[in-house]
Amino acid sequence: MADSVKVALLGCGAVGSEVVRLLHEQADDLTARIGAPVELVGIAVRRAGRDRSDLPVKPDLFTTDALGLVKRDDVDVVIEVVGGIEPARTWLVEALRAGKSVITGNKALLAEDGGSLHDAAAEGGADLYYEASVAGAIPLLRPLRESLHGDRITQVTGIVNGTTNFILSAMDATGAGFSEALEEATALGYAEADPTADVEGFDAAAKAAILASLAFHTRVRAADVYREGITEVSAADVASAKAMGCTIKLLCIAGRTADGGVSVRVHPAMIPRTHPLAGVGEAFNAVFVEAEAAGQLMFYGRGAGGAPTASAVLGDLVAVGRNRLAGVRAASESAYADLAVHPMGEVRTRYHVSLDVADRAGVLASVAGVFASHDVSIATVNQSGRGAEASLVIVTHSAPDSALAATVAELRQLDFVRAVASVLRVEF
Ligand SMILES: NC(=O)C1=CN([C@@H]2O[C@H](COP(=O)(O)OP(=O)(O)OC[C@H]3O[C@@H](n4cnc5c(N)ncnc54)[C@H](O)[C@@H]3O)[C@@H](O)[C@H]2O)C=CC1
Ligand SMILES: N[C@@H](CC=O)C(=O)O
Ligand code: NA
Repeated sequence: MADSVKVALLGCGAVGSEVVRLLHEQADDLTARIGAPVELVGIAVRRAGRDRSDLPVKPDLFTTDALGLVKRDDVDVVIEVVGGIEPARTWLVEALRAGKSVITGNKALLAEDGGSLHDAAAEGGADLYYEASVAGAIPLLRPLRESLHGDRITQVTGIVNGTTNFILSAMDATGAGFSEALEEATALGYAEADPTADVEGFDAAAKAAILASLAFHTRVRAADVYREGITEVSAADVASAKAMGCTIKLLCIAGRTADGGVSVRVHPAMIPRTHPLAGVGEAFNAVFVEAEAAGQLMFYGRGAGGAPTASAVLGDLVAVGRNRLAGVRAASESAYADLAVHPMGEVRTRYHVSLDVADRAGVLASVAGVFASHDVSIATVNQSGRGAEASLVIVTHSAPDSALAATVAELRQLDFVRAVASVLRVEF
């Protein structure tokens, strides 16, 4: 039997504690699968002295000096499940340059500056694996970076944030309030340390950047991704979606454009209840990948939570451990295509626009005229009266996002438009 694979674990929260538990419970199988035992040589935590007696490890493994642990000569592999940009980037660049393989679930860092990590991995001849960073337990990045490398991916669409899916599902199913559902998602270990990252769409945008980078062989960063969260989605929007036979989901949509570029976006959208993504409830994730030869593939499973995410980390550990024993490393980053990422204004989609207007003659015609002046074609209009006021719900045909934005800006200026109650994109 070969020498053990020595692992440093950075972070022991929702995911890290499950990594520790699984390493202990599955020690024999991991040894057989890798061909050498895995030895946990240190665990970096933020606070010393906390009672961690429930974890199956000796207390002397814990340290508050993560950088010191990463630099130790006896460390082969670093697992980072702390999150955030710094100091995680410093630790991981240090490890990779020194030839230590890295496994991370840190999508924020990968989407902000994955280039530095890939460069450091190439410099140090080390592996960089991050299956946990997108869609938790679902094997998605390995299929994109290996299985589908012989094909041409055209589109990646899906639900990649468990917390917001949990909240939207609860709002749709039980009429639960936003804050109450967020509290529950946090208690279940789904939410980020700062749940703003989830509800404002930053987490999904980071994942969209990682997916697009792999799918299109192009470095796509979080800043390239159009992002809207779910904080503006109201109970009225959910009811309006229901009335149309739809539900609201936070979608990630990355696709090739007609001129050879790509567009990458994250925003809430109404989707028909008959679409497979509509049935994805709770903290589950689902991603469709469309490739020219393969056709449509669907990946579904637990996208958040300590144990599911730890499963992805351990899968990466087996791959990294095997590579080390064989003296090889995984293929390096593939970013040769370097495609242009287009702004949201150029993306075409359909819209659901809800207006509160004065209920008087000529209002409907004037509203329709504003849409027409921006070349946004109306598919349906529904009006319901409320005394002197009325609610107008307009669904458009496909139009560029910039045209819809200009339409809404003009509508807001009209004296008979009391409020633009909501603007939601409609997909599928
Ligand atoms: N919870 C989930 O469902 C998933 C989480 N992830 C990612 O995994 C990472 C960890 O997530 P969670 O475990 O949920 O977060 P968490 O907040 O439960 O755990 C992070 C731990 O890191 C510790 N920490 C903070 N600064 C530290 C430092 N300087 N040195 C050592 N430890 C430090 C914190 O005290 C905390 O215990 C994040 O990057 C997150 O985005 C990825 C997929 C799913
Ligand atoms: N906060 C994230 C955790 C997994 O990536 C989510 O809710 O999906
Ligand atoms: Na995954």
